[in-house]
Amino acid sequence: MIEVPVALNDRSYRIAIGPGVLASAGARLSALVKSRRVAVVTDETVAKLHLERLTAGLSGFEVIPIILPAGETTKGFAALEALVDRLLELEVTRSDAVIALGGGVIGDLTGFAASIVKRGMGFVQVPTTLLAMVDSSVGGKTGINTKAGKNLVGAFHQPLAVWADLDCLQSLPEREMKAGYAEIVKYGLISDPAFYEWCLANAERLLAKDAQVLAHAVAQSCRAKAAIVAADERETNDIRALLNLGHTFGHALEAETGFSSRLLHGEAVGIGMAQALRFSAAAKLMRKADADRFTRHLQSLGMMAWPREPGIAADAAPRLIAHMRQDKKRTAEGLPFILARGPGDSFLAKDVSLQSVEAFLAADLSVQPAARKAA
Ligand SMILES: NC(=O)c1ccc[n+]([C@@H]2O[C@H](COP(=O)([O-])OP(=O)(O)OC[C@H]3O[C@@H](n4cnc5c(N)ncnc54)[C@H](O)[C@@H]3O)[C@@H](O)[C@H]2O)c1
Ligand SMILES: O=C(O)C(=O)C[C@@H](O)[C@H](O)[C@H](O)COP(=O)(O)O
Ligand SMILES: [Zn+2]
Repeated sequence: MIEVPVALNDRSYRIAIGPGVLASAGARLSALVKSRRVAVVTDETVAKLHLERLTAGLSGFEVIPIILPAGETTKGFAALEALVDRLLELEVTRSDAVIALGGGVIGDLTGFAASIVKRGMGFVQVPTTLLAMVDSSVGGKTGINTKAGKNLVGAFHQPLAVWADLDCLQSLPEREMKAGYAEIVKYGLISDPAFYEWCLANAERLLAKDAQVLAHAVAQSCRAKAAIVAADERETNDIRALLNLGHTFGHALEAETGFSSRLLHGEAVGIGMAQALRFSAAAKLMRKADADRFTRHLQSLGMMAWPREPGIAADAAPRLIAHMRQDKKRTAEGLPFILARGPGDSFLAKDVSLQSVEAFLAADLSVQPAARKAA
């Protein structure tokens, strides 16, 4: 078992990583709350696969499951309202904790509901996707999508604990593993060239669910995210924004596909990071060979690297720019972009004109890559 601390003064917590973590859920929860009753929010797919194991682990607790539809559309106002109503119907108190059992959708939605119910109650993240284990369950960004775009309504609300049981990954489809890998290699690209090289060398073994490789990737990702979040919890001093590498491009692609299952968040981030590197190379900030190497790496894993691959139209550049205008990093001074001088050397660029991004997007959208390996 690996424990990674997230140091945030009175909001500090620990991430427990390893196989079999759910077996000790009852003892872990007892250390956090006094109540003997706990609501577990999950989705229909995860409920069938992992709810029984969590319920068994929560011995001594009355478990009340709240089961929602699976998929990104659950991360919206309708599901939020229904979830908040249900929690209030259960007469939860501020000192209770609700458990989020699932991927980033369930974690973001449940965390946001916990942040507003009675002006804030506790919650525990039990991530079941690779993406949620390495990214969304850590750091306290919670929220929902709206008609205007991705994650536009939300709150910073830290969980009381994160329990990442690697056994959950046994049932995760390959496409979701690849989506999670995108957020893992992101930490290498942001500031850790050695971890970037490790990712490139171990990606195939990771996708094949090699136990040691998975444990190292999850732990290293959590350490990297914990350090960034501890340095800039609320994204106010240009440090946490680095975790948005590939996301300004990626969120625009997700919005353009209507948040449909055509393009998962991690897939959009993969394409978005390749675009951020290609843009950096076009701006002569980084070597073209380094940007091309990353694009080829994604392709070699059967992952998307170009915006046309999820079916974005060749004339989409102006619409992608319109989506980007809603980005939460935008200020009166403009929209900063996370660019790179090389793999492991990313930075926040505040002087990028949207005209230059639109010209880049038009050129990037003119590339129609060859067919990929199927997931
Ligand atoms: N808060 C953050 O810091 C943060 C970070 C990254 C991503 N996100 C958000 O997370 C969301 C994406 O999360 P995700 O990729 O986990 O998607 P998800 O929550 O939609 O889960 C993906 C799919 O996998 C299924 N699933 C989950 N666990 C499974 C398992 N163990 N076995 C089999 N199937 C399983 C789910 O039912 C779902 O269909 C996006 O909304 C994204 O914006 C948030
Ligand atoms: O935790 C963060 O900070 C991140 O940016 C992590 C991202 O992977 C994640 O997708 C996040 O939800 C995006 O944040 P947003 O502020 O652009 O909505
Ligand atoms: Zn992300």
